[in-house]
Amino acid sequence: MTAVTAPADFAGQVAIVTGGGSGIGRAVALRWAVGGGDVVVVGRRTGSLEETAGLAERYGVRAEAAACDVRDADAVGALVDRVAADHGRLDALVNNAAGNFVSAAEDLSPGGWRAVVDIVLNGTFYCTHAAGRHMLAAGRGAVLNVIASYAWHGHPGTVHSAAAKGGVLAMTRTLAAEWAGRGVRVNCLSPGPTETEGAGAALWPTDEARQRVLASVPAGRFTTPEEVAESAAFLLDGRRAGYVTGDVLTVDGGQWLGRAVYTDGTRGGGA
Ligand SMILES: CCCCCCC/C=C/C(=O)SCCNC(=O)CCNC(=O)[C@H](O)C(C)(C)COP(=O)(O)OP(=O)(O)OC[C@H]1O[C@@H](n2cnc3c(N)ncnc32)[C@H](O)[C@@H]1OP(=O)(O)O
Ligand SMILES: NC(=O)C1=CN([C@@H]2O[C@H](COP(=O)(O)OP(=O)(O)OC[C@H]3O[C@@H](n4cnc5c(N)ncnc54)[C@H](OP(=O)(O)O)[C@@H]3O)[C@@H](O)[C@H]2O)C=CC1
Repeated sequence: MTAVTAPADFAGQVAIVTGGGSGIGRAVALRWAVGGGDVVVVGRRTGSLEETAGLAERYGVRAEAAACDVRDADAVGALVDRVAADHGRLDALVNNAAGNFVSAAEDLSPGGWRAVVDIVLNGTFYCTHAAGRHMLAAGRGAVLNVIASYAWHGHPGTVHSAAAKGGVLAMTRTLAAEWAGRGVRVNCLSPGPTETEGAGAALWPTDEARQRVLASVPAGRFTTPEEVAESAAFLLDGRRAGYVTGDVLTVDGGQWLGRAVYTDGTRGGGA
């Protein structure tokens, strides 16, 4: 893992990171801990959550692994209330948990649609609803929703995920406006192809698929969870991004803009 040094952006604050046991969620949780904040990582697999919590504790913060399926609204509500009571505050929520796989829309079963929409869209609402109440009561807080650019441009083969992420984007803008006057910011982070086990297995399981994804990125490379986490830290930090709400920070090496057609992408003009 890349070593990160940073000012103490989050000292004395508390964050909940869903899907914090792996990939981008783990990197965001660790970046929060590097900044001095206590963190609770949420997911279904206890082992990977405990591993993240153990790594976070090395930065001298309090870290907890909390097993919870974000599709269970009651369990989410109880967990969030308990964390806020234990710590006496809740400053940030990162809705990062997701499920995904590639399927032609006509082959997707209702159960497959439901699994992804329940995790991504409903899970994000349950967590935000529960955490938002504490943040609104305190008059401060930041919610960060991890989406993908197909939330606004769509993408064949991922209708469940694109529809769910599109819903999360609409939720973000709605709640940003609803809560802006009460001290709670709500933003989105939209990573491009990021080297994680979950995404690799779900979206580029073969070398050929991986090369095709890579070919779609003008920057010519995948990104890392740590690079994505730096942008998350910016949006979560009220001192640096306190006036940013309802927006999307895209961290995708230009992927959604598309590859150059008239040039080779490395020069300004010519073919
Ligand atoms: C082109 C590049 C684009 C880059 C941008 C990418 C943007 C987004 C990236 C990501 O989101 S990466 C994150 C990936 N990580 C994960 O997916 C990890 C978590 N995943 C899971 O837990 C599972 O994959 C899950 C299926 C989403 C949920 O697991 P759960 O245990 O709840 O479900 P199951 O009981 O296994 O299945 C439910 C339902 O779904 C159907 N299904 C499952 N897998 C597939 C598949 N590969 N293809 C088709 N259908 C699938 C399964 O059959 C069940 O349906 P029914 O049988 O009940 O109808
Ligand atoms: N990697 C990429 O290229 C991109 C990723 N993204 C987004 O970034 C985020 C992180 O993805 P990434 O790190 O790659 O993927 P991972 O598969 O590593 O992370 C997904 C996490 O979500 C958790 N999770 C899944 N379902 C549930 C559930 N029902 N309840 C609680 N937790 C759950 C998983 O933990 P567990 O299985 O233990 O529950 C896992 O830790 C996602 O929102 C994804 O859509 C967006 C664009 C590109």
